[in-house]
Amino acid sequence: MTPASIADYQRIARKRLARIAFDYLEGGAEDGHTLRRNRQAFERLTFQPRVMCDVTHVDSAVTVLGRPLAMPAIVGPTGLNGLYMPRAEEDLAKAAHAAGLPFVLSSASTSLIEDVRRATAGDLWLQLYVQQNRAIAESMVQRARDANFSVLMVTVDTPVHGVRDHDVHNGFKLPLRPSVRLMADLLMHPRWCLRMIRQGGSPQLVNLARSLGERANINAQAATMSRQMDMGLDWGAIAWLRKLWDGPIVVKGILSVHDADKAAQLGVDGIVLSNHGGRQLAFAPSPIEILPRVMDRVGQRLTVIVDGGVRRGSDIAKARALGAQAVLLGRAPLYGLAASGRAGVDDVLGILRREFEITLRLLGRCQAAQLDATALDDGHRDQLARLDCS
Ligand SMILES: Cc1cc2nc3c(=O)[nH]c(=O)nc-3n(C[C@H](O)[C@H](O)[C@H](O)COP(=O)(O)O)c2cc1C
Ligand SMILES: CCCCC(=O)C(=O)O
Repeated sequence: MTPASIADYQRIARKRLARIAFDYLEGGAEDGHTLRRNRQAFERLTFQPRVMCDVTHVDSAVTVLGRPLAMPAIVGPTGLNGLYMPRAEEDLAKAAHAAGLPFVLSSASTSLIEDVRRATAGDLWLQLYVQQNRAIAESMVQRARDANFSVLMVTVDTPVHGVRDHDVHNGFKLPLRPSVRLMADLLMHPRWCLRMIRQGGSPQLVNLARSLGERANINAQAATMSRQMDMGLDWGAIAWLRKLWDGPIVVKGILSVHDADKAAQLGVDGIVLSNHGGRQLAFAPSPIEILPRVMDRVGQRLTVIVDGGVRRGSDIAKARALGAQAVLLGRAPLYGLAASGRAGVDDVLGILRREFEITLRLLGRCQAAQLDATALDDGHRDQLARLDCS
């Protein structure tokens, strides 16, 4: 059967990946409440279409932070992508470029900044985790500048990892360690096992290791990355980052009007409203729920991007109608990657683009840039307020 949707790719990814990898990709914090809430928020919203408009030609392109995007979406940062496919970051970056979208490389990537740049001439952004040893971030930013990355996205919702039971059950750690459970998992997924052997064994956080300058000790560093986050990170870090980086700075992981306002006051260029795909704080709000209030407060001053639960072109239209400039895609491209490598990512991005254009036409809008709250049901604020996440 030809995959027709992101959900189809999710099913294929679930079959093809070893459980340890799929659970890491898919799982949410605690009992999955926030993960579900992200989908429910989109599903609450209904449209208000216009008919008898000439929609012969549609234009899905937008401009975000002065950069052209073929549609209002960005391939977002996800760490440890080498768990799904060898040279995963390079394939994601190439597919994003082919689709006319930027790619955000995670600082927890399994390919080097320099190798990803060599793979594509596309628009690359760097996502930064700030660790206790600030020299690591300084080195990564410098390397990204040298490799002609355009935007710095600092993630601020991860002083510690969220509560992820599945990773505890699976004994998930990098490098992957042999255990009876892992061996059984590998036997059930021989193709995945071969892929890992082909790439030389367990994926590693090579990017981080390069900036640490401790190549001999990559594995130990990868295993301890989460314990090394700078829990003392505060708003003072924005001034420090400004000194390191001339280009646009985006703060990822904002979930309140208060913090959005703070970011605007400090002069950052953009924010990503995000609950980290439901993987960090359990019972966090969904970004879509708070988007209207955030736009009221900072919409004139900042570029606002949202993520969490984007699985359909209609989701992209809803986010844009509520005022977001673009969405970040987290799991969706990874499902394509895990299912069939580069071709799978190309297809996932193609499906989203097609669905987005169909939605535009059915809404009676010719341009993505024309989408605003009039495309949504008049009661959309109530629809979001009534969210029931039982
Ligand atoms: C497997 C996985 C790894 C992630 N790694 C990172 C990361 O390294 N840095 C980061 O800022 N966000 C990371 N995220 C969060 C995503 O950037 C994004 O906020 C989230 O996935 C959006 O939700 P969605 O997956 O429902 O689209 C990760 C998400 C997933 C699913
Ligand atoms: C150490 C890698 C962190 C990746 C991440 O942000 C996530 O799993 O959500």
